[in-house]
Order: sequence, then structure tokens, then C-alpha cells
Amino acid sequence: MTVHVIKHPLVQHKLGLMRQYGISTKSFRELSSEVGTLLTYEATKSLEMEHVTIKGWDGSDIQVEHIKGKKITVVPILRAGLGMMDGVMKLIPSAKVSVVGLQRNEETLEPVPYFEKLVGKIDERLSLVIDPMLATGGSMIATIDMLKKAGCKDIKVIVLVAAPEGVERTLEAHPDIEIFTASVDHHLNEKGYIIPGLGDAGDKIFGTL
Ligand SMILES: O=P(O)(O)OC[C@H]1O[C@H](OP(=O)(O)OP(=O)(O)O)[C@H](O)[C@@H]1O
Ligand SMILES: O=c1cc[nH]c(=O)[nH]1
Ligand SMILES: [Mg+2]
Repeated sequence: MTVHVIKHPLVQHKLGLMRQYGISTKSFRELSSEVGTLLTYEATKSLEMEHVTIKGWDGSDIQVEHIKGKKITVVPILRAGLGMMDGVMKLIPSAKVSVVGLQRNEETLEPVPYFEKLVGKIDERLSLVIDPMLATGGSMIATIDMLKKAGCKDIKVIVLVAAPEGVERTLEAHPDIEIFTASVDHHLNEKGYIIPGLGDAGDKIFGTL
């Protein structure tokens, strides 16, 4: 449906720190998690609310607002998506987790699926797919295909950085989803890396550089 670029100063400042040459694994991990939290705050803005009556501090009935029973599953794409998990789960600690594993073939840039463990009754849940990078869009499209095949109808995507090519391809394949990101960068290079981008996010998070 649409792409939301979150221009909040905290998001942009932290993203700028992540782009620094030679950043440590520790800093990159911490910032992935922190920006994950801030993007989750934005991605959950449209959750439906309802009024409920509770007993207030003095025993009288008062009305408060609650999120209207929408269940959520967080969907990290292995490996790099795990780097955002902590930060995302901080805001929605009772969310169930559906894990998918995809590894991009470095020659063809095609995603190769190797793991899928989705929660039951996923048709009743909002899926929040998390991955630091949306490059060609291949991994994200394959993940959304998996979720839809399992019956999921409500899907939002949270990525730290996206390439314009990947955003266009993902929204063309799945026009009903929403993408939340800190930046749509300039372009993909000939090796499928986002420019200016973050480099290889998985390697930076796991220290496998
Ligand atoms: O949009 P695409 O062109 O599909 O590329 C993006 C994917 O590539 C990276 O993962 P990678 O395959 O390197 O696996 P990793 O997380 O295990 O490092 C990244 O975390 C995305 O999942
Ligand atoms: O720029 C990119 C593209 C794909 N995967 C990454 O980790 N970085
Ligand atoms: Mg990688």
C-alpha cells in the first residue's frame, strides 16, 4: 500500500551512527535494536483501540483505552532480523514469534529459503516482519508469500534501510502491505548492496565480517 519513512530526529541520528565506517559489532547491534524500537512505535500507530471500564485508584469506575484484542506475531528474517528482535519485543512483549530463514545467493541475488516456523492461527494476527535491509526485495517478497500462503491477511514490514528498487518491487508484488523504514536510500550497486546503506547487516550484527 505505502512506504512510511520515519524522519524523527532520534531515528535519523541513530541511523547516521550506524553508517559510520568501522562501527563496532556492539554499537551496530545496540543501534539496530534501538531503531527497531522506534520504528515499531510508528508501525503500531494504527492499531485499533476500544474503551473499557476499570476501577480507578479511588475505587470509582473510569474509562480507559485498550488496544482492541489484535494479536501480533513478529517475523524476524534470519539472520539479520534477529538483531532487531529485542528492540521490537520491548514494545510488544507478549507478541508471538514466527521465524523464517532466507539466505540471499550472492551470485544470483535470489533468496534461498531454509527455515519456516510460523505461529498457529496466523490468519488472526498482524504480522510485523523485521529485517534491517530491503535490497532487491526478493527476501521480503518470499517471506510475505509464505505468510499469505499460511493465511495471514494483515502484514506490516519494518526495515532499517530500503533501496528504491526493492520498495517498488515489494509493493508491486504485495500492494496491500505497509513498509516502515528509517530511509529509502539512493540505489543498489552491481552486487546488490544498498548505497549508501549499512554494508552487510547480518555480518555486522553477528560479527562474521
Ligand atoms: O532484498 P534482498 O535482495 O533479498 O536482500 C536483503 C536480504 O539480504 C540480507 O540477508 P542475507 O541473505 O545476507 O542473510 P543474513 O541475514 O543471514 O546475513 C538482509 O538481511 C535481507 O534479508
Ligand atoms: O546492502 C545490503 C543488501 C543486502 N544485505 C545486506 O546486509 N546489505
Ligand atoms: Mg548478510
